[in-house]
Amino acid sequence: MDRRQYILALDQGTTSSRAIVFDRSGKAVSTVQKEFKQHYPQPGWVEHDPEEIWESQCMAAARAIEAAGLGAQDIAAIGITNQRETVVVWDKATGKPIHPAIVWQDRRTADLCGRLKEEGCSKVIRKKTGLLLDPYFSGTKIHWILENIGGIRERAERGEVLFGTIDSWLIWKLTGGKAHVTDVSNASRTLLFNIHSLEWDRELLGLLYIPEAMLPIVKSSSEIFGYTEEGPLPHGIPIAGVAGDQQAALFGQACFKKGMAKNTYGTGCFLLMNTGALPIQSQHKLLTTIAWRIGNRTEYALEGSVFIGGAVIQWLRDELQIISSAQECNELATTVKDSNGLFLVPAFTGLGAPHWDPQARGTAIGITRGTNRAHLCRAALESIGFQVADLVRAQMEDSGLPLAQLRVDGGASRSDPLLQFQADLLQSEVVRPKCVETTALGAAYLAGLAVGYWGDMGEIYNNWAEADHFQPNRSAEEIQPLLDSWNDAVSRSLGWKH
Ligand SMILES: Nc1ncnc2c1ncn2[C@@H]1O[C@H](COP(=O)(O)OP(=O)(O)O)[C@@H](O)[C@H]1O
Ligand SMILES: O=P(O)(O)OC[C@H](O)CO
Repeated sequence: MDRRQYILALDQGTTSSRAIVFDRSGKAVSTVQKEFKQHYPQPGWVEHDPEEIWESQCMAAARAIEAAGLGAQDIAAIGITNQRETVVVWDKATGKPIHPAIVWQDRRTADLCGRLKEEGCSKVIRKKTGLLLDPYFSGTKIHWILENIGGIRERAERGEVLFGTIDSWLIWKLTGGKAHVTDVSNASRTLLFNIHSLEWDRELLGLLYIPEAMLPIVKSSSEIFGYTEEGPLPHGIPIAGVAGDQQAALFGQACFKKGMAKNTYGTGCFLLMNTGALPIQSQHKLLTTIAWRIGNRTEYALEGSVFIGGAVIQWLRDELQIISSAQECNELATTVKDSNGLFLVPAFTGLGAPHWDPQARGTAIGITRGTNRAHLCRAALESIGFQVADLVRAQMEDSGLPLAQLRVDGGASRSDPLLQFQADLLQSEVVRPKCVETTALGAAYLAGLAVGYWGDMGEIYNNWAEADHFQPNRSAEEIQPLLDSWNDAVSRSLGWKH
């Protein structure tokens, strides 16, 4: 066993870079977070500066080690987890990005996706990648860069220009340009990776006209990816675990058995269910994705995403200005016994799974003269619960696996009224763990397993501990009319923006 006492997790998210030092019990010893700038150069476009991502991540990492009072000799390994699908393309010789990172939220390739759909490409993409033809994923974003930056395609064909998701970019920088690698979970979000054969797929590369020479080597999620070079971090620390942030959260929640699921209530919501060694094809437009690969075992997950989750609370705060904090929303919501017949569908940017309707728009229905801001707060919280319940139902139908318990994390999982409503809707237990930094913890676990810091997944499973749980306290008969009204409200929001 490695005598070094800590694991450093780098959690590179959409709005901030975080670094957390964990000890063997899975406890966070120090946490440092650094926000960075979002760029919106055109409507529907979202970009990040890859150098700013790198610098913010380095600063967070160095400070987290310092805050824990540690040195390089104390860190057994580094785990990396990241916002997924976001595309960085850089020059191999200089290490400089040749374009800002195109973020997963960016919709600039909607027309290209539409054309590919018309050409009948959806089926092969779904079969090989488990994904849908949507601008969300990396492939069409890489294509856009190759088409729009002069001379880049030829250079990419010669391997002089490299592509990576954020994990690859950070590893490239941390290893001083020695490793151009990614893990299977990140690769599975690109539209280019065959999730069955675990290889970049020549047919898909052909469809999107992307040269293989620019792609990283794909590794498992828990093995040595490279060693740090002297720089912002000291020389020689192994980078030993990598996973996309939602898969890492599934791992950090110790959802290791088939049928176990977690939901992250952040800006959006991401529900992932472990389906074991079986990649299940969804009948409800959920995504089939690689959860992780450890040794020679690949595990898969069914994933559903909601675009507006906790963000609906931000909207009440920042746009409507009817609350001054998220906590106030919870307080107001508990002053009323229900939403008084008000249903809010927060389809502000369209609806994700299971609808995937970019034309859907927000709807509030059931407003009467008696509707007040407490009802609106309650309806907003409930809208998060309803959307997640839709995903859970789809997941259960696709997998044939009942949900015994939902493990939760993310900012909005702090809301007790939301979690109670969720348990009522699902008619199953909802559990908040002691460590809510599950994303970073998952990456730490993957790295720690690779270097023998943790013996096996059983040890990790036993580390997971519950802080609070919520049992259904309303019957299925009481809940059904609410679900019916919700479905009715959703149907009125679909296809609104013709
Ligand atoms: N006490 C709370 N009750 C309800 N929602 C909350 C609470 N605290 C934070 N949130 C919501 O959580 C979201 C942020 O969660 P976080 O996990 O940090 O998101 P992300 O990783 O997507 O940036 C915000 O949208 C915010 O409205
Ligand atoms: O950075 P987050 O937590 O918003 O997660 C983003 C997801 O990985 C996008 O697929």
